[in-house]
Parts: sequence; structure tokens; C-alpha cells
Amino acid sequence: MTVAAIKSDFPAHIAQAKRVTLKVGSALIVNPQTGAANTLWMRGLAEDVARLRRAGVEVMIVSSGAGALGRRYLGLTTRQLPLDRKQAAAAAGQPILMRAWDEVFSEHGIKVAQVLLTREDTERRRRWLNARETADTLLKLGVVPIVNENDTVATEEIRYGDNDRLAARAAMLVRSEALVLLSDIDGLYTADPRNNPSAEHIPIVDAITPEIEGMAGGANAAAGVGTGGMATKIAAARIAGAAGCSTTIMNGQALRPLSALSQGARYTLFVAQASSGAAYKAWIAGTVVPAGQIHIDAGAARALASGKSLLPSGISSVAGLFDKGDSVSILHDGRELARGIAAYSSDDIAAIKGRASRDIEGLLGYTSGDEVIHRDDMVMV
Ligand SMILES: Nc1ncnc2c1ncn2[C@@H]1O[C@H](COP(=O)(O)OP(=O)(O)O)[C@@H](O)[C@H]1O
Ligand SMILES: N[C@@H](CCC(=O)OP(=O)(O)O)C(=O)O
Repeated sequence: MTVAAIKSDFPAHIAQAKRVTLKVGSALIVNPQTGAANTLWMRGLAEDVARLRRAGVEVMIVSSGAGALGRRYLGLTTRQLPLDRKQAAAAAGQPILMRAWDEVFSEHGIKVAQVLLTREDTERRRRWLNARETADTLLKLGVVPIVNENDTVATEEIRYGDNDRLAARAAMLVRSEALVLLSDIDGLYTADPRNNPSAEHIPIVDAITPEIEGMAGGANAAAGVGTGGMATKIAAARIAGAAGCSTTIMNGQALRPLSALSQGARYTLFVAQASSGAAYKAWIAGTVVPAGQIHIDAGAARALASGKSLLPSGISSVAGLFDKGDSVSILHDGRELARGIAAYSSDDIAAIKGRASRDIEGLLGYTSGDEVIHRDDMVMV
């Protein structure tokens, strides 16, 4: 089969991409009858991925399911588990998940690798660059990276808790042009169709407006395994979109779900907002939870709006504990104006706020430059 013939089996925005990130929800991984890994379905997805790769598209997978598989393995069947038991279940389920992916990809001679990330790994620049290096190398080696949250160490404060936003950050990590969220629903509706029979399907979203955000409801409670629902999928589309990556929400339940799209299956496409050129700024804007807040006065707010850096003189207060290099939120009058990478820690900013830049060295005993956040490290929101 020619490359062109394979490509025609997939929607253009997927087939034309150099790199695609697929996110697979727990409901697809777990066989609802047995609770075990649904290798029949996973085999179908592996076939789709093998075909995409033959057409020159590199694929990364973000796979949920560790928690659900581990619960069954450990006999932890109570519906609401405390966090330590959830983490234990995910630790036990992760190797089961990887074995299943390895089994279905090995039938195509494709190797897989496990990449476990926490939110911190994606929001600290050095760790981000390390993770990028590894993921890039795996893709260049022809391996399919299988990403999941590192649930063993990811306690509430540092976890994503849903794989939708993790997938958006992972897509950004490897500069994917397309993020595909395979779910149990064929896209975004005007309201949750499980409770609103008159809800209408939305095929394309050009801009994520408050109205679009207002449509999102929670996870599918009946399935009992999903986490984020539509709200985290829209948040994911926003993060990916800022990095020049489109997001598709589709029903993944068909046996070869990606091929099913070319046979007329519906989906929602969130168009990317920017080109991936401004990747560093997109990374800053995509921070899921800023490490702290810097409150600024009206003069500094005007300076930022005209493209200037943030100096200590315009800072009125600082909140949260953060280090130099962390991503923080900049607010005026309670409204977030910008995000940026702090050149000083929160303690040091507390000591220099309201003062002239020439006083920094005298106050701190060192200087990291005149700016608390340089305009090159800042993005208006
Ligand atoms: N506006 C909406 N449009 C579509 N689905 C919605 C909407 N609001 C809430 N949902 C729910 O989101 C669910 C998908 O999210 P979730 O259960 O977390 O699945 P996954 O495991 O794929 O992440 C759907 O089954 C649906 O019940
Ligand atoms: N890291 C978790 C993923 C949790 C999650 O986001 O689940 P889902 O909403 O089904 O994508 C696990 O592997 O169980």
C-alpha cells in the first residue's frame, strides 16, 4: 500500500502531522466485563499506529488505566479509595498496562518505552528539557513512548490527576502538531449529552471562549473509571492550541478508532491558536498551576502591557513559596495579566519589592539582573 493510500485512511490534520500524541482514557483500556486490559481493542489501536508510522507519522501515546488495572489486581474494589491506595493500585497496574501495550505493538515489530511524568517534571524547565531529550530520542529510535502520570510520587499538590492536561503537555514536549483524545464520547456537545438529550454536537472549535468552557461537565460517572470529564479536555485543548497543536476529541471505542474517522465517525476539532514557533512562550502560558503570585501596581501593569519587563519597583506583594526559575502568575487588582519565569525566589522578591533595581545587590548580597521577570520570559494572558 502506498503512503498516499495509507494517509487517505486518516483525517488530514492527523495524516499530515509529523508527530501525533494519542491519549487513551481508562474506559478504553479496561474491559468492562472482566476488568482486565482490553487487548483486543489495544491491538486495533496498535494497527492504526503501525499504519500511521508507515506513512511517516511519529506517534506517542499517553495511556491511562494503571489505577483501574491495579485495583483489580490487588482486589481493591471499594469505589472511593484513599490516595495512598489509589497510588498503590497505579503502581501495581502500571506494569500490567505496559505488558499489554508491549504485547500488541510487538505483533508489528514495534518497541515501546515507559515514560512516567509528574506535573513538576513538566513545569520545571530543566526537568522539562531532560524529558524532552529522552522522548525525542525514543521517537527517533522508532520506539512508541507510552506516557502516564507517575502516580507513585504524585501527591495532590504536584499531580495533574487527569491525563488530558498531561497529554497536552506531553504533546507540547515533543512538538506534536496534533493531539487526539480518545474517549467514550465523540466530541464536545453543547451540554453533557448523558443528562441533556437535546445537546448538540460541535464539530469544530476555532476559539475557546467562556461559552465553550461553560458547556463542559464532569466525567462519565456510569463508566466509573474516567477522571476529568470534558472540562479537562477543553483545558488540554487550550494548552496544546497555544503551542500550535490541534486537539481532536473522538470516540475511541471502535476497534480501529483512527481509521473509523475516515469512514465518517464524528469528532470535535479544536483548531490550534498559534504556530509552534513560539514554543518557549507557549510552555510558560501552558503552566497548569503557577508556583506563586506576584501582585503589581498600576504603573507596572501599564509597563507590562507595553511590552516591558517587570522590575521590583512595581511589585506590591508576593504570595506562595517559589524558587528562581519557577513559573509564576502576575496579577493587578486581582486579575491575572501575565505569566512568567521568576529570576528571584519568593523570599528574595519579598525583600526587594517596591525598591529600585540598583538596590537589589545591597538588599540581597547578589543580583540576578535588574528584572524580576524579564519580558523574554513572560507572556501576557
Ligand atoms: N459538554 C459535554 N460534551 C460531551 N461530553 C461531556 C460534556 N460534559 C461532560 N461530558 C462527559 O465527559 C465524559 C468523558 O470524560 P471522561 O469520563 O473523563 O473520559 P476519559 O476516560 O476519556 O477521560 C463523557 O462521557 C460525558 O459524560
Ligand atoms: N494515571 C491515571 C490516569 C487517570 C486518568 O486521567 O484517567 P482518564 O480520565 O480515564 O484518562 C491511571 O493510569 O490510572
